[in-house]
Amino acid sequence: MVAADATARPRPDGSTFADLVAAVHAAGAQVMADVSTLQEGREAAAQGADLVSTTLSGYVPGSPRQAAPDLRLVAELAAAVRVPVVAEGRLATPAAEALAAGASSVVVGTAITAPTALTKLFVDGLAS
Ligand SMILES: CC(=O)N[C@H](C=O)[C@@H](O)[C@H](O)[C@H](O)COP(=O)(O)O
Repeated sequence: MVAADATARPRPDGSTFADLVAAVHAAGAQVMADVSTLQEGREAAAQGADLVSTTLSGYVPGSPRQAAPDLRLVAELAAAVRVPVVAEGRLATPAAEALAAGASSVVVGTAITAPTALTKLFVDGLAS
């Protein structure tokens, strides 16, 4: 599976997300669309994405920075697209809420892979 930026931002080589989907499918793999908005998710699914993920919510222009997972976007996507929705970004607890919001699966990164982030969590906890 190939995860790819499916935001509205222009691509450096001028290609489209649909071009990328066609190339990945031609190679026999699936595409997970990394999106930041409901509209991007809709368009990515319409262009053939096999999964849609909330990966870029909070990280691109027009998508405000957030402290918590974007469960609202998860729910909106789950209601709007027919492909599986992946909850990704800032997941730091067991994923029940994301699954309840409609995610088919979750991606957990920083919370289990970044020792400095884990250490900060404990340090902040001691301070409060
Ligand atoms: C925005 C971006 O480029 N996110 C990247 C996605 O490929 C990764 O750096 C994140 O770690 C991943 O999305 C998981 O998120 P979190 O680390 O918050 O659990």
